[in-house]
Amino acid sequence: MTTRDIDDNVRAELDRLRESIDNIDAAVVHMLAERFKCTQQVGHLKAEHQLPPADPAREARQIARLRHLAESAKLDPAFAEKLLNFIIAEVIRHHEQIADQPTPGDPRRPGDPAVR
Ligand SMILES: C=C(O[C@@H]1C=C(C(=O)O)C=C[C@H]1O)C(=O)O
Repeated sequence: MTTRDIDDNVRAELDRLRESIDNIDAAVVHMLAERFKCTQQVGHLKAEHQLPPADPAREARQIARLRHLAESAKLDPAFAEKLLNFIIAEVIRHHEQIADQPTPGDPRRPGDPAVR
């Protein structure tokens, strides 16, 4: 086996692994997009019913569950927790934005007939 052959083998292995990494990254993006579609609906439901954007008790349950899943999957539970917290922080930001948006009939909407 020549050095050239080894390089070709390494290149082929690297390409094969990167192909899988690209597929996984695409799946992550699609899964996150679906998750955000659901959380946007939760945000609208909360805004309609004057519920707070964040639910710390629910978050604590999710983090405990995810840490457990991460351990079983041999993924660092601290990393899993950080990732979930990062995603949840973005969701809460969206919920705050939704709650701040005036809706028809909302007295905060200037010029709305409901205000007169
Ligand atoms: C989506 C919700 O709103 C917030 C976001 C969460 C999430 O992204 O999983 C969990 C709890 C809430 O702080 C919810 O209450 O279910």
